[in-house]
Parts: sequence; structure tokens; C-alpha cells
Amino acid sequence: MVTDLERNAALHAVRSAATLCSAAQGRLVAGETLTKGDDSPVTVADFAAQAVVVEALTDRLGSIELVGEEDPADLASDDQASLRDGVTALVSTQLGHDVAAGQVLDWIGVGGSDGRSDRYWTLDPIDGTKGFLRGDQYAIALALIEDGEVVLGVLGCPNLPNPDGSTGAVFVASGGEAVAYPAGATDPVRVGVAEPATLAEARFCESVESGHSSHDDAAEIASRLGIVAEPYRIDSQCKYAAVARGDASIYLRLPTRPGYREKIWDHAAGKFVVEQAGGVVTDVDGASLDFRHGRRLEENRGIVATDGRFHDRVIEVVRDVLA
Ligand SMILES: Nc1ncnc2c1ncn2[C@@H]1O[C@H](COP(=O)(O)O)[C@@H](OP(=O)(O)O)[C@H]1O
Ligand SMILES: [Mg+2]
Ligand SMILES: [Mg+2]
Ligand SMILES: [Mg+2]
Repeated sequence: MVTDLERNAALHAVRSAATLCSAAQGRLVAGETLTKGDDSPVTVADFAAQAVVVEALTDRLGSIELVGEEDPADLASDDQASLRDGVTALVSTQLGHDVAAGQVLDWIGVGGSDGRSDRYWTLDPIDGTKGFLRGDQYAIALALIEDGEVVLGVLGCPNLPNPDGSTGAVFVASGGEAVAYPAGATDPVRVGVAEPATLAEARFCESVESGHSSHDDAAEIASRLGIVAEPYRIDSQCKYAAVARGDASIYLRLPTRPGYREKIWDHAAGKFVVEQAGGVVTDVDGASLDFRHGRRLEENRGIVATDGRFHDRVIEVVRDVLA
């Protein structure tokens, strides 16, 4: 069960983080990016967005349990002082008043939950950091998980092109429906998956980064399915938004190495947007995503999201190609 208070708080939180990220993208300077222990990039905006989401949620909901991607420990050392200052400045600007660095680190640290309780939030403050740094697509992804099931997903996609020519939308999935708030619109529009008549008419999307999803395997799968359209390569959970509103029919995320486990914040919000829009999301073996194992999807491998109609056929071919 999700309350209106929770839904509104989540929508407000994601919008606030999206405003912060939009302002920061393209203005990052040397020293505002860090390479984390797993060799992935993180920027001042990733940390600041996590802080403002926590501020927005806790201000409206009181204390929360949150599995957030970013860890304040990455900002703790003495040589990270300028990075900390950059994060604090972004948060202060977004909130409209000066905030102490210690407060900002405390907000970020709220995301340290292990994700093993009955009810928790999960946040990717910037999903697609590599896309963000390239000036391309990224998403702010926030979800609420209850008894291992996603019950609310909010996906902010500040750079996503809309059919009406505007740019940017926030997607909200809850209570049996998915809606989008395109930039500038106050009223939400209902979102639903595409239903191409044949697989040959379908389009699939995948990561821009071939290190995140195997482009070669995807090309082989598409060819066996008779898909002729070029892949729609787009960073972040914007891929889920694309399937949810019918820009594409299939999202393939194919393991690039054995042993990699997907992070829950990379999928919880997006997969629920697709499901509430009428689609189906599983791993590459056709199994449901299992959010009961902490910070990673320990029991799943890769992702296949579709409009639903061809899901079984797609899984069959995915399994053949990956075997
Ligand atoms: N080897 C790998 N396989 C799959 N996903 C990976 C990966 N290495 C990193 N990632 C994840 O890929 C996400 C971006 O996905 P995409 O390629 O769809 O834009 C990253 O999220 P962040 O950008 O939040 O760190 C990161 O968590
Ligand atoms: Mg990251
Ligand atoms: Mg991510
Ligand atoms: Mg991220």
C-alpha cells in the first residue's frame, strides 16, 4: 500500500533532484568527478541529488529506510574537500538556503540500508552517470519496495525527448497505472506499451555502453527474432520509460561477464513503470526480479523488458543465444 503522501513526496523529491541535475549537467569542471572502487564514475551531482531526495522524503514522511547508490564515505577523506564543497553548494542552491556539509553527508548516509527489511525505498540519484557526463540521457530513479515487491516507482528523465517536441518527463507507477508528467505539464498523461503486430516491426533498446550490456549478443538475438530496426541506444532507466510509452517494444540488458549482479536501484523504479504500463519484465532466464536479497539482484541475471506480447518468444531466443 502506498499513501498519497508517499507518492507526492516521491514525486516532489525526484523533481527536485532533476532540477539540480539539469542545472549541474554541462557545468561540471575538473575535480567534480571521482572514480569509485568499482571503476565507475560518480559526480558532485550524484551525491547532491541523493541528499536532496533524502531531504525531501524525510521532511514529508519522517524517518525512512533507504537503499541509495551513493555512500558518504566516498567523500570523507581530506583530499575530497573540494568535492564535498561542490556537493554542499549544489544542495544549498537547490534548497534555497545554506546547508552545512555535515548535514549533507548525513542525508546521503541515510541511503546505507542493507535492503533486507519488509519495506524500504531504493534510489539511484543519477542512473546513467556516463550518459550524464557525455551530455546525454540519465534518470533519477526512486522506488518503494514492500515485501519484496515494488509498489511505487518514480522515474525522472530530464533529457528525454517527448512526442510533442518538449524535453523531459517524470514517470510515476503505482496503484495499477503508469503516468507521465511531461515537462511543463501539470496534468499527467496515461502511459501504455506499444503493441506492434509483428516482431519484425518491433524496436529494441539497449545501453550505449557495451560494457553494461552485450551489443553483440543483442544483435544476434534481434536478427533471430527478425527485428530489422536499428537498436535504440539510450543510457539509463530511460530505456524502461521508452518501453513503457511505446518508443520501443523490447529492452535487452545482456550480461557482459559472469558474476555481475544487477543493483536494485538500477531497476526497481523502471521495471515497475513498464509493468504498470502493461509490459512484462524478467531476467534473461524469464524469472521475476527478486528484491528480497539486499542491495543486489543476487538471484537474477540481466534483464528483458517487453510490451508483454512477445515476451515468451524473446526469452526463448535470449536463452538460446546466451547458452
Ligand atoms: N558490467 C555491468 N553490467 C551491467 N550494468 C553495469 C555494469 N557496470 C555498471 N553497471 C551499471 O550500469 C548502470 C548504467 O546503465 P546504462 O548502461 O543502462 O545506462 C550504472 O548505473 P549508474 O550510472 O547509476 O552508476 C551501473 O550501476
Ligand atoms: Mg554509479
Ligand atoms: Mg544506476
Ligand atoms: Mg547512479
